[in-house]
Amino acid sequence: MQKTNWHSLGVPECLQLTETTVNGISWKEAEQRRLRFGENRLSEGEHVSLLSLFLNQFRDFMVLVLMAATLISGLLGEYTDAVTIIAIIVVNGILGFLQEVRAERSLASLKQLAAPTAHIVRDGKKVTIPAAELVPGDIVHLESGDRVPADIRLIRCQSLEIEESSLTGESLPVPKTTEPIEDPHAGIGDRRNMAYMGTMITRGKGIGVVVATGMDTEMGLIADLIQTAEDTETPLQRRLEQLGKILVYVALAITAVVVVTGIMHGHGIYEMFLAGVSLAVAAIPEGLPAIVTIALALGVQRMIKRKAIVRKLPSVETLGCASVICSDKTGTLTQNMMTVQQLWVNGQFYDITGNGFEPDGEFQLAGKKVDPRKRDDLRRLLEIAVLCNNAELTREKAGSKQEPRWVVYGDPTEGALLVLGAKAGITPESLAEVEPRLDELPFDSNRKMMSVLTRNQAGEAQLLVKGAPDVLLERCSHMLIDGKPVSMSSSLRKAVAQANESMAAGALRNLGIAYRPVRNPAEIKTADPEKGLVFIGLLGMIDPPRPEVYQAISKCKKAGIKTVMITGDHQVTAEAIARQIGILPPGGMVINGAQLNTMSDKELQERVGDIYVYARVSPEHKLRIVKALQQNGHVVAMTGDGVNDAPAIKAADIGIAMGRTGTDVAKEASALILSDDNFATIVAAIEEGRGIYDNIRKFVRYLLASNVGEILVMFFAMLAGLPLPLLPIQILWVNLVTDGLPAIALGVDPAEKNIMQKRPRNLKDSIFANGVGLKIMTRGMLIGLSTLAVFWLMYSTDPNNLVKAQTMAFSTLVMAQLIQVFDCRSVEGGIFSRNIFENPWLILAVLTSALLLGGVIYIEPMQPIFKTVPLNLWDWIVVLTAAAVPTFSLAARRTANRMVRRTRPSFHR
Ligand SMILES: Nc1ncnc2c1ncn2[C@@H]1O[C@H](COP(=O)(O)OP(=O)(O)OP(=O)(O)O)[C@@H](O)[C@H]1O
Ligand SMILES: [Ca+2]
Repeated sequence: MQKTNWHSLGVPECLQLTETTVNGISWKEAEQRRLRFGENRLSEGEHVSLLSLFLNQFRDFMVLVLMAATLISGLLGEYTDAVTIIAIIVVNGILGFLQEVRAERSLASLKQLAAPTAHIVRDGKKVTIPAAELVPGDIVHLESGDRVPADIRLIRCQSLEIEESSLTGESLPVPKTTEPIEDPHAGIGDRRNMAYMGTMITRGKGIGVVVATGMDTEMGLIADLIQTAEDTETPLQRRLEQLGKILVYVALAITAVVVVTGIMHGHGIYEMFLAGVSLAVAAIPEGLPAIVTIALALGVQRMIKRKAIVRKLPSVETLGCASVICSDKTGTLTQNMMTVQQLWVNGQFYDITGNGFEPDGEFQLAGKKVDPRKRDDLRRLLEIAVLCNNAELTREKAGSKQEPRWVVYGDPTEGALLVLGAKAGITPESLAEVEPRLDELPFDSNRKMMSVLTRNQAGEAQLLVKGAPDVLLERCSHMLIDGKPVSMSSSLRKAVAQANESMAAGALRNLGIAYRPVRNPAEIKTADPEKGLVFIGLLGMIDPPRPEVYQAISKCKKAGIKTVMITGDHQVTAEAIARQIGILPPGGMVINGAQLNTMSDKELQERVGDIYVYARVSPEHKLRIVKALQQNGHVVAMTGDGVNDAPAIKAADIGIAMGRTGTDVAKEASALILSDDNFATIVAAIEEGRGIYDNIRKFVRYLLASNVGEILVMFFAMLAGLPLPLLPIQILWVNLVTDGLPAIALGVDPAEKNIMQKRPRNLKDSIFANGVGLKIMTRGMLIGLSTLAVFWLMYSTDPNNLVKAQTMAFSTLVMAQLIQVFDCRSVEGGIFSRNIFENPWLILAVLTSALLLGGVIYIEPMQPIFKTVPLNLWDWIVVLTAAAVPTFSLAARRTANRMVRRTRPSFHR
C-alpha cells in the first residue's frame, strides 16, 4: 500500500481502502495480509551475533594474559604447556559462550512474556492478540493506558486523548476526533483523527482501523533514532566487574614483586615467568561473571514459575532489599470477584442473595422476598446499573467436558452489576432497544465515576451516572424519593452518607447511582457535565480477600517488610478489609486522599511510618507516598495498573504492574509484572530475590576464598624461596574446572529456612557484608596455609620428588575447596547448620570435581600434561586431613563458642 493521506479521508473510505468493515477481517485474510505486510514490529537494529558473542569470551583481560603466556611458553619450546593452556582457554570460552547464550535466551523469553497485546475485532469477535500480529485492516479497540500498537485511523472516539510526545515532542495529550482533516499536508501533530504507533492513550477510549504496521508506520520511519536500551546488568554485576579489575591490578603488583625478588634470589627467568603467570591466574576469579549471569537467569526462571515476570534484571537484587510493599486493594489483595450484596434506595436497605456470577438470587426487604420490577425506584436503579456498563456477561464452556459457566468480560465491578440486573431479569439486551446509548464519559481513577447518555422511547435524553458515592453525592442537587426528585437537604445528604458508611463498615465496596435529564445532547461535551444530578441509591458489593493474602502479609511481617494498602475505595471499606487481612495493626493509621492533600511533603514524611492504609486516593498520590517512604530510607515496592500509576511505578525501587488488568503503560514502567495480579506473588518474588542474592553471595565467597588460598600459597612459597607449589596449569584447572561446577550448584542452592525471618538487607551493603569478607579471608588463608604445609612437608622429606609434592599440594587445594563449599551454603550458620543432601546438584558437582581430580592424577596420558603422579592411600590421608582443617577448625571453634555462650549467664535481653 502506497502512502495514503488517511487523515483527510472519511471513515467509510478508509474502511474501503483497507478492505475491511467494522467487524474486522477474517482470520484467514489476516494470515494472508501478514505474509504480505510482515510482522508488526520495528526492526531492532543490530543484533549481537552468536559469533561475536563467542569471540567476546576471549576479550577478557585474563585470557589475554594467558595468551601471552602461551606465546612465550611456545617460543621457549614448552609446547605441552602452550597447547594445554590453549585447550583450557577454548574449553572455558565454549562454556562461557553456552552459558551466555542460555542466559540471553531466557532473557529474550522474558521479553516475549511482557510483549504488548492489542484488542481487536476479527470475524466480528473481540479478541486479544500479540501486537506483533496486527495487519492493516484490523479493527482495534483503544483504551486509556494502551500503547497504540500500529498506525490507526480513528473511527470512534469517546473523550479520547493521546500523548504523542514520542513522535511530535509535544507532551500535552491531544484530544482526538473522527472527522476528516481537510489539509492533506497537515503535520502529524495536527492529524486529530489518527493514532500513531508508540503513542499513549491517556484518557477515554476509541476504535480505529489499522492503516500501517511495522516499519511502514510513522514510528518505523524514525525507528533508527530511538534506542530502547534496557538495563540488563545488575548493580552487583557491575561491582563484581570493578572488583575483577581491581584484582587484575593487585595480581600484577604481586606478580611484579614476586618475579623481581625471585630473579634476585637467582631463580631462572622462565621459572619466574611461570610463577608470575600462575599468580595472575590465581588472583583472578575467571569463572565468576559467567556464574553470576547463570544464577540470575535461573533465578528469573524460578520467578516466572511463581508468576512473577522480571522486566528489569537489576530489580532481582533490589527485591531482596524491599522494606515496604505498597499494594492496590482491588484485585491484588482481593479477588476482584464482586457480588452485589446490599443496596439502598428510597431510604430502605435490600439484601441480595446468591454468589459469584451465577445470576440466581432474590431481592429481600427485611428478610422478605420482593419483586424488584414492581418497585419503580429499585427498578430504575437496576436499569441504570445495567445501562451505565461496558461489561459482558455470558455463559461459556471452559472445557469440552465441563458444565458451561457464567463469565464476565470487562470490569468486574460492572460485571457484578450485570449479574445483579440479571437476577431481576433486567439485561442489556432487554434495554438495548428501549433506551439506546448515545455517548459515554469513561471511568477513570481520578474521576471515580462513569456516565452514559441515553435516549428513551419518549425521546428524552438522560445522563446516567455511577461512581464512588461520596464523589457522586457532591454532584447531586436532588434525590429521588418516592419517585420524585426532591431538593437535596443537608439531612438527606447525611442519610446517604450514613447508609454508605454502614455498608462500607461491612467491607462492602459501594457505588452510587444518579442521573439527570439532558435537554441538548451537546451539553455533555462541556467541561464538567456531571453536575446537578438526581441521586437514586447505593449498591454495595463484596470483594472477598484472596485466601493466600493473609499468610503472605504475616510472612512479610516476619521478614521485616511493611505492607501498605493504597486504594481508590472508600476509607471505611478499606479499613474493614485491611483489618480482615491483617494489614492494619492496633494503632496503625488510615488516611484518605483529602487528608493527604492537606499534608505537606514534610508532614507526610514524618507520619508515613504510622500509616498503613491510604483510602480514596488518586494515582497521583502514590508518587508522594513513594517519595516520603524513600526519604525515610525505605526500599519501596509499589503496584499499579493504570496510566496515572506509571510515574509512581517508575519512581519506586521496585515498580510492579498487573499482568492481567494492567495497562501497557504501567507494564512498561514496571520492573516486575505479576502474571496473576496477586499480592502473594510479590512476596514470593521477594523471597526468590533474597534467595538469588544469597546464592550469589555463597559462590562469590566460595570462589574468592579459593583465589585467596592460591595467591597465598604462591606468594609465601616465593618469599620462602621454595619452588613453585602449584603449576599455572594446575591453578587454571582449579579455577576453571574444579571450582566451576560446585559454584554453579551453589547458584541453585535452595534458600535457607529462615530466609523470610530476617530483616531486609540494606541496599547499600556490599556483598562482603555480614562477615562474608572476613570468612573469605580466614578460609582463604587457612586453605593457603594447609596447602603450603602439605607441600612443604613433602618437599622437605624428599626434595628430589618435587612433582609428588606439587601433586599433593594440588590435591589438597582442590579437596579443601570441595569441603569448604558446604560451609558456604549458610551465610551465618556454617557447615553443620544445613542438611548436606538438600542440594543434590551440589553433591553431584562435588563428586564430579573429585573424579576429575582423580582423572588428572591417575589417567596416565594426563599426568605429563598436568605434571602429576599417582598418590597412595597414605598420601590421601594427609591430603584429606589437611583439606578438612580450614573448614572444620573454624566450624569447631564456632560451635565451641556457641556452647560457651549458652552456658554463660547472659546479661543482655
Ligand atoms: N466502573 C466503574 N464505574 C463507576 N465507578 C467506579 C467503577 N469502578 C470503580 N468505581 C468507583 O471508583 C472508586 C475508585 O475506583 P479505583 O479503580 O480507583 O479504585 P479501586 O478499584 O476501588 O481500588 P484499588 O485502587 O485498590 O484498585 C471505587 O471505589 C468505586 O466507588
Ligand atoms: Ca483499581
